Amino acid sequence: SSEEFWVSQSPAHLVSDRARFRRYLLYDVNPPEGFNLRRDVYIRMASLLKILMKSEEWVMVLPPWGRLYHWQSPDIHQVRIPWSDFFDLESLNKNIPVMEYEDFIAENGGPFIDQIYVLQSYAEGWKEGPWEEKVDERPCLDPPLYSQDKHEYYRGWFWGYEETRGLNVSCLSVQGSASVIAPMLLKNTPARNRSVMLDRAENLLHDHYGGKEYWDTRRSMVFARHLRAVGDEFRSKYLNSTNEADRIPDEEDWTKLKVELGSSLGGPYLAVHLRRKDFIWGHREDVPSLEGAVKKIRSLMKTHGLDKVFVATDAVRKEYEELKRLLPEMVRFEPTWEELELYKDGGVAIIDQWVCAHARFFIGTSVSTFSFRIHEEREILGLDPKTTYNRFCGDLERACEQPTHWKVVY
Ligand SMILES: C[C@@H]1O[C@H](OP(=O)(O)OP(=O)(O)OC[C@H]2O[C@@H](n3cnc4c(=O)[nH]c(N)nc43)[C@H](O)[C@@H]2O)[C@@H](O)[C@H](O)[C@@H]1O
Repeated sequence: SSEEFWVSQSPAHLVSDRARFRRYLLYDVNPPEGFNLRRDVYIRMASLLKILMKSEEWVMVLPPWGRLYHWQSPDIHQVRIPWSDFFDLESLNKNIPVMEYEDFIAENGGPFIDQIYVLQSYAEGWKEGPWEEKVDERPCLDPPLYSQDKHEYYRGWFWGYEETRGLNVSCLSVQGSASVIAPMLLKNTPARNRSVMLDRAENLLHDHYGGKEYWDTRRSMVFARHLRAVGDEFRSKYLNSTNEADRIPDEEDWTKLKVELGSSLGGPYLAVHLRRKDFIWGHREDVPSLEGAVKKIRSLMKTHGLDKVFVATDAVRKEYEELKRLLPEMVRFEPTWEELELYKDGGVAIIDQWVCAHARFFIGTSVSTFSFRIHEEREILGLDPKTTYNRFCGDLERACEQPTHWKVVY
């Protein structure tokens, strides 16, 4: 278990005190944010936790998944989803100590969170002058997210756990990276505030985007084994793709996986992430029409001598049918109802990402974090960057800048 792992890493005389008094860091993110942006916020929180752990014993309580705007499949249960449905907890635990929310309730002796900080920007914004990292307790700017019940405990969304309560809520104006808040959390006595929750955690920025610590946490976010297995089976069945033939390393332990860029080949197919829905409603000029996208797909297949194309998309049915008409040979992961109920929208999206990550060539959608996470996965797997950092251009987009190459730092 995570506890055993961390205990085994610490000198014996420290284990007793530090482990006994370990504090809990909880967080949540603004509701409209999607799954892959939330993965990014986890990385920021992990870096905060690492700072806190230099002084005290802390554990990250993983915010259950649910009620995400993009998860629109009807009739399936999509709240209070534990992280283990999507990620491999053992892998996460090799980076920082983490626990599921329900384990927190059990260990904490009840669904009470001592202190909730709602993070917000400064009312006055960022004035001219040098950038300054700061945090201050301030009156809450937005309508309150928490309201008191008759016992003066605070009720709120709490990931769909209706019985959870906060004992104290206050607002913090923040400007800066996740570490800016560490001194404040350490100043609170553990006896009083053993569990601390940061809500609207996306208001804290990365301490060092793209640095070693970023990548350690990113690499530890290994997808759950059952989802990887479904993706691998799909690759072999429909795309003639296996790790052995594609020269992709089989290593499960991220701490041992270090591949030279370009040494992996990838499966004999083109993979596409075509983000639609809210990306086209805004009529953004960096998103192509379906015709534009298919033209690009055909040209890439020809250039790279690939006769198979895997498509990941959130297109609505009507658009999807149009796409299929324009590109009849396309391959897509289409879950049965039972599979959807089992993996949920989040799991199906992960399977899509997994298959995209293993392709010989990938092209994604401009500024979609769904595509960015595929870039990172491919980087970790050691595929040639030329085959990764590509995106569709809008039909009328003139300067179509391609995504930045973020190199893994080990
Ligand atoms: C405009 C912004 O867009 C941001 O989205 P963006 O970065 O693409 O990426 P995400 O944050 O992941 O949100 C998009 C969600 O849409 C679904 N989705 C998108 N593409 C696919 C796909 O190819 N296959 C499957 N199965 N599902 C897909 C999936 O649930 C995914 O988490 C949001 O996070 C922000 O909150 C905001 O809405």
